[in-house]
Amino acid sequence: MSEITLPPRTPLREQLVQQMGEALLQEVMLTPKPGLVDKRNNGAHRDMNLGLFVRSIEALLSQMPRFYDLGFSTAALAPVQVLPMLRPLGLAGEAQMLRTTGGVNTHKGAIFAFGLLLAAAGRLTALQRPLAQQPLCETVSHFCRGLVQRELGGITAPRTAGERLYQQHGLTGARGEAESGFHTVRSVALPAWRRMMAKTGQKEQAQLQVLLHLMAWNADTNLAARGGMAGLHYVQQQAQGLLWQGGVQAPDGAARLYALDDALIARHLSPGGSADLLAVTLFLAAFPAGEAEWAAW
Ligand SMILES: CC(C)(COP(=O)(O)OP(=O)(O)OC[C@H]1O[C@@H](n2cnc3c(N)ncnc32)[C@H](O[C@H]2O[C@H](COP(=O)(O)OP(=O)(O)OP(=O)(O)O)[C@@H](O)[C@H]2O)[C@@H]1O)[C@@H](O)C(=O)NCCC(=O)NCCS
Ligand SMILES: Nc1ncnc2[nH]cnc12
Repeated sequence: MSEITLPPRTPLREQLVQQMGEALLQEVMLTPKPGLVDKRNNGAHRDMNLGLFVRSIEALLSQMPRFYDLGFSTAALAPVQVLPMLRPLGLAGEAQMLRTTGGVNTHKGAIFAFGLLLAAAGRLTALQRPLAQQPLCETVSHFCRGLVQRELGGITAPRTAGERLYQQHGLTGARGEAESGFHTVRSVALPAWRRMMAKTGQKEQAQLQVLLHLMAWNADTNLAARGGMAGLHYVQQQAQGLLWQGGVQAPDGAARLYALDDALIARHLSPGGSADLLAVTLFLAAFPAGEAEWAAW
């Protein structure tokens, strides 16, 4: 049996898991989020509410340390060798989620994204590299190199929405975002967060503005699964229009967000993927940017 170096039960690992939990909780509590579960309503969902999301987040916390541990103990392996080892942990996390929610998919995408990020944090810590946005995202990209082509390229009988939407429209969904090193988060969401926080320092305002930016530019497979490409484009155009007119800071910004919430609910549209990326943005925002050539990367 080859010796593997298990990480010490450091406060860092617990702190990272807690940071993830806080990001997921801030996401679901943020209100009003068009089409999504929040304190105002259940969005475009008949099978979800705020309490279910909170219970799902609490259940996930017990699952996530093992992603960090695996990233730490496999730091000597090539990154592409790590993803197949993460898969069973991800599936176990999904099973725990489904047990907790009675079979409702609250966080499948979030488990995938945060499992990768925690494994990246474990790997960087084992390699004694600093935890920052750029190396975390770059490591996730290295874990997922070739993932889209490998898992979606040869699909003949799609089993999930993501697989079907790739086959029909070339949408790469959560896999594409991860393989790109969270490009939408790095190029759209984090800059919007930094601009709003520098301008107002108002966290909830900044979170709402980030969500609008994600809804405007993220190719969210949840929207396409629920409303086809017309549904995805409708949400993107509405969000772009809101941003163009000043976003959450416009005099009638709040009223427009409530109206967009009602419009998406009426159309059964829910940008769940953008909600996940909002949580990823809030998690990454707690770290320094990283190497200077960050934007070039
Ligand atoms: C790798 C997988 C997770 C990919 O799963 P799938 O084949 O389904 O592919 P996607 O549709 O691309 O992604 C699944 C979820 O990811 C979120 N998502 C969607 N678009 C994006 C995007 N552009 N960027 C990032 N993330 C994205 C989204 O998750 C959230 O929404 C779900 C809740 O919304 P809802 O509409 O209710 O969803 P449903 O219940 O499905 O619809 P209804 O029935 O209600 O109508 C919730 O999951 C949120 O998190 C997408 O749903 C998977 O194949 C996989 O391999 N899993 C195993 C784990 C693993 O491999 N882990 C290893 C690394 S840790
Ligand atoms: N607040 C939320 N509502 C619906 N789906 C989601 N997926 C992730 N967060 C969500």
